[in-house]
Order: sequence, then C-alpha cells, then structure tokens
Amino acid sequence: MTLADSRRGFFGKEKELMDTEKKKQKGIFDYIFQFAGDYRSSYIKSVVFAVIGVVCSIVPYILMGDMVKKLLEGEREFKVYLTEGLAMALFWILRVTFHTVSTKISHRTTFKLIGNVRITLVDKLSRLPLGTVQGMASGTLKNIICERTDSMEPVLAHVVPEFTANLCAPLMLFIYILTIDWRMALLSLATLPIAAIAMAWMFKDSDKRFQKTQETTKKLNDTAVEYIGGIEVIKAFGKAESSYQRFADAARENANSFIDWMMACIVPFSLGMVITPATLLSVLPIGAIFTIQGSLSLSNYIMIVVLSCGLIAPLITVMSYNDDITKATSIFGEIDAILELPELKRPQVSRNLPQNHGIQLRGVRFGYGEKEVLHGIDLDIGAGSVTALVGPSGSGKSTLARLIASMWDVKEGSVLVGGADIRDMSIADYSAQIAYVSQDSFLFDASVRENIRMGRPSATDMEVEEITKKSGCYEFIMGLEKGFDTIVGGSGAHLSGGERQRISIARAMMKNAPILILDEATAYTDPENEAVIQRSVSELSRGKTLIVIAHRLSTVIDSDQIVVIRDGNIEARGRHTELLDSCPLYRNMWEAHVYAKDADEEGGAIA
Ligand SMILES: Nc1ncnc2c1ncn2[C@@H]1O[C@H](COP(=O)(O)OP(=O)(O)OP(=O)(O)O)[C@@H](O)[C@H]1O
Repeated sequence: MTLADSRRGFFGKEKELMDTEKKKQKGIFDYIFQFAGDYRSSYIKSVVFAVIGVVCSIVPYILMGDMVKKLLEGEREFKVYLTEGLAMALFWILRVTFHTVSTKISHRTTFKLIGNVRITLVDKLSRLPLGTVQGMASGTLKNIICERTDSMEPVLAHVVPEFTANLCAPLMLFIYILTIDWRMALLSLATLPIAAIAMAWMFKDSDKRFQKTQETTKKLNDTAVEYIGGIEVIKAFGKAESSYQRFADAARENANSFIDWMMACIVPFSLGMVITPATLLSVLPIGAIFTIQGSLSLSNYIMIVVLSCGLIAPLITVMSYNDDITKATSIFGEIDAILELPELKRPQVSRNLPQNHGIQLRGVRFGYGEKEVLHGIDLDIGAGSVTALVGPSGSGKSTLARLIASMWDVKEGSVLVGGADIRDMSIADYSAQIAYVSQDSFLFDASVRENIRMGRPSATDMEVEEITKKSGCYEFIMGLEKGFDTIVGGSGAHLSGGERQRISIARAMMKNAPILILDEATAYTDPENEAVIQRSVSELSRGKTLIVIAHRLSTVIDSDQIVVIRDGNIEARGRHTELLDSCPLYRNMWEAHVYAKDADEEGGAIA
C-alpha cells in the first residue's frame, strides 16, 4: 500500500465520518444518554442535587425581598431580621453544599464516561477491517481518542447539572414573580427578545465556522504527526523547510479560522451580554408607574426588583455554555461516526469451526474502494503444507495473505478454513488459528520479552527464552544491552529492521497457531541470518499450514506448491521445477533472481 493509497483512504473516511455526522444531528443530551450507559443514574443524581442547590440559592433572594417588605411595613423586631438573615446564610451554605456534591458526582461520572468512550473506541478499531483503520490518518484517530475526548470533560461535568439547574432557577423565580404580579413577570423578561436576536445573529453560520475550525485543527494535527513520523525522510531529502512550511501554513490557517469565528461573534455577543441583564431598565420605571397608580404595592415592587436581579444571570450562564455544547456535540458526533463504521462480519459466537487446517479460496474477488485487485481467485492449500505466493510487485500477494488472515472481508466469494467459512467464526476463534507476520511487523514500546510474550500472554519467562532459542534469535537478543529486558522503543525503533523481524517471528512462533503466514517476514534480514531463520521456521512450523510470501525465490523453492500471481489472477501453480518448465513468468523471475544473487555475491567478493 502506498502513502497515496492511504491518503485517498483517509480523505474518503473523513468524508464518511462527516456525512454520518450530518445524518445524525443528535443533541448533546442524546449523546450523553447514549454514552453514559450504566452511569445515567449518577448523572440524574447530579442533576437532582444541582436543582436542590438552585432552589437553595433562590430562597435568599425571597428572604431578602421579604426583609425589605417588612422594613417598609414598619416591622421593628430585630429577632425577625436576625432569623431571616441566619436562614439566608443557611440556605447559602446548603446551596454551596448541594452544588459541590452535584459537581463531584458529575465529575466522577464524566471521567468514567470518557474512560468508557475510549475503551469502546479502541475496542471498535480491533473489529474494523484493517483498511478502514489504515485509511484514517493516525493523527486524527489519536486526536479523537486522546485530546478531543479529554476536552469534553469540563463540558460534560458542568453542562449536565449546571445547564439544567441554571434553566430551572429563572423558571422558578419567574413562576414566583407571576404569583405576585403577572405584568411585572413579563416585564422582567423584556430584554430576552433582544438577547434572542443577538444570539440568532451570533449563531448564523456558526455551524460552518465551527466546522472550519474543526477541519483546520485536524489538518494541523495530521501535519504535526506526519512531520514527526516522516522526520527521517524529511531530513534525508532535505525537505525540512518545505515540510515546516506545510506545518506553519496549517498552524496559520487554524489560527485564522478561530479568529474569523471570534470576529463574527464579538459584536452580537457583546450586545447580548450588555442588554440581556438590563432587566431593571424595564422593571424599575414601569413598576414605579404601577406603584404610583396603586396597582402594585410598594413592598411587592421592591420584592420584584430584588428577584428580577436573580432572573437573568443564570440564563446568561446557560447561553455561555453554547460554544462548549457545540464543541462537545461535534466530538460526540465524530466518536459516534467511528462507532457506526461497518465492522468485519463476524459472529460473537462461532457458527462453524474448522475440521482441519487446510485453506480453500473460492471465487475470491477483492478491491480497495472501487479498484478490484483480486479477480476471482480459486486456490486450495493443503493442511500442513507449505505454500509460497510469488509474483511481481503489486500483483496482489499481500492482499491475498491478508484476506486469509481475516483483516478484510472479501467482496465476493469465500475463504474457507477446514471447510468452515471464516465469516462464520468469531474473531477470537479465528485469531487462535492464525499467526501472521508482515514485513513491517509492529513492536510495542516494551521489553523484548514482553513483545514476544504477546504471542501467548500465559507463557513463562523460560518458555519465551526457549522459543527464541528454537527460532534462532536467542544469541542476538542476549547481545542486546539488557538482553530480554531491552526496551525496543516506539514501533521497535531501537532495533534494526532485521532484528525487529526476527522478534516478530519469535512472537508468532510463541502463539503456536496451526496456520502461519509470513509476508516478506525476512525481507530486512541478511542472507546468513535468513538461512538460520528459515531452518528454524521450517522446524517450528512442521505440521502447520505455512504460507510464505518472498521476493527471494531461492527461499521458497522447496515449497509444496508455489502460486504465481500476476495482476490479481493466478498465473500458474506447481513445484519449483514444474513451474520452471511451464510458467514463463516464473522462469523469468527465477533467472532475474539468480542473476541478482550472482551479482550480489560478486559484488560481495570484490568488496
Ligand atoms: N490499503 C490499500 N488501499 C488501496 N490500495 C491498496 C492497498 N493495499 C494495496 N493496494 C493496492 O493493491 C494492489 C496489490 O497490492 P499488494 O500489496 O497486495 O501487492 P503485492 O503483490 O503484495 O506487492 P509487493 O510485492 O510490492 O508487496 C497494488 O496495486 C496496491 O497499490
């Protein structure tokens, strides 16, 4: 697969993610409900505590109004005011207590929810076809799983209890004012239509602007990841400046998208923030007229003035959540879009299990996207036999091996193992049948021992060492700085390509699966070590079904069958000597290989 292929896949997948996002149009509370799972009741508890806290925060306003009313009515008993003052303090303490308990519950619940989302995402990736995962830029995926998911924490922890509570508070106050005087209740909301107009102005095109910031942030992320990942190539080809330029452009574009968004919002936002709280502008003069006219008592007038001061502030807080809610909704949309991607079609529990470890391909057609790469492959691989897949570069050998390893689903036809269609087996059951080593086998940033043990997590240290002896890499591992405890670095970066491959082979051997696929697994190994590995592999894979892809034909001449693939079709198959006679393509490849080998040896001799 080329970088261009992967980029094509990436942009296709991004679009797919965005399309799914548009299709859904779920709100933040739909998502919270969906992802909260078992924690829904905790969120409900947090809302209940927040609402009680809000009720407690309203009571001091009512008491304050009542004190003013009593003062005006001529109440001179100090105890009355002392009691109300103490009650105000008590309700204030209760308000803080309930708010703290609510926030504590919502934070704890949110951390669990975020942990859950991450586990679900990573679990989902393991059930997606390999191509789907490879098609997404790793920067984007990492960003969604780590940073973007993390950035939802403050929003989720606050939005659920506080949004609800801040909506409840003004509603309760409004109802209370209504019970005193309905005209004043309506007046206390007089600035809201202006706020609504300001908000509508502010949110006009905000979707597009927000989307733009998201796209530029993703681009910035991917450029950064690509720059770091490709640093070797960038240095080797002297591209540091142009690559830096790409990063600088992405950073500038990202900053501009945020600045544009902010500039578009600043005027309506300021208008809304200035005008909305000015409820006294209507309540004070018109209430005074009602009082002078005698349709509103002075004490009620004062009470309403005090209460209306507490009416708008929570609504402004609610409005201020809007950006955060849009952001969290968009992140949830991206997460949801990944979770909706089609998985490999595998049952939870196997419907059928292999009777032996022979492999049959029947009319297998497969392509990446629209382009068909394999055009109806029929192939029988005997149980316990050795099969080599050979052919020109790009002919489809790795694709075929990956279909057998169940990393993609065939577009047409079927792959059977021991008579059972692999789509009838659960991922776990089928995985137990196969060990697959590719040219670029990935090593985790752990010790050599832990990397090998991944083949069989229950293996003892002794068994790990034993398998390395059998697969011919014990000596080289013992030669490493800390032997089996050497940390291999991210992707095995502290080891040479050949060393990484040898550890990958030992890991596959550790798994002891009945079917072993080696896709150019010794391509980076020198001829001397390749011969050692070959001997060990044939020793360890005795009785197993072995499929090997190799460009060095001399390494596969003893195979039970050699399958020659050209342009996604099987050109010929047979043993080495048969193919030399019957297949011109194979003969040419063999002659080219022998010539290259001779030239190498001569070169080596001269050197
Ligand atoms: N993930 C992918 N997305 C799109 N196209 C791909 C992908 N992987 C492989 N291809 C294309 O499919 C075709 C077959 O590729 P494949 O890797 O199977 O060939 P191969 O015979 O193993 O080649 P090589 O010997 O060079 O490894 C090529 O044209 C390749 O560009």
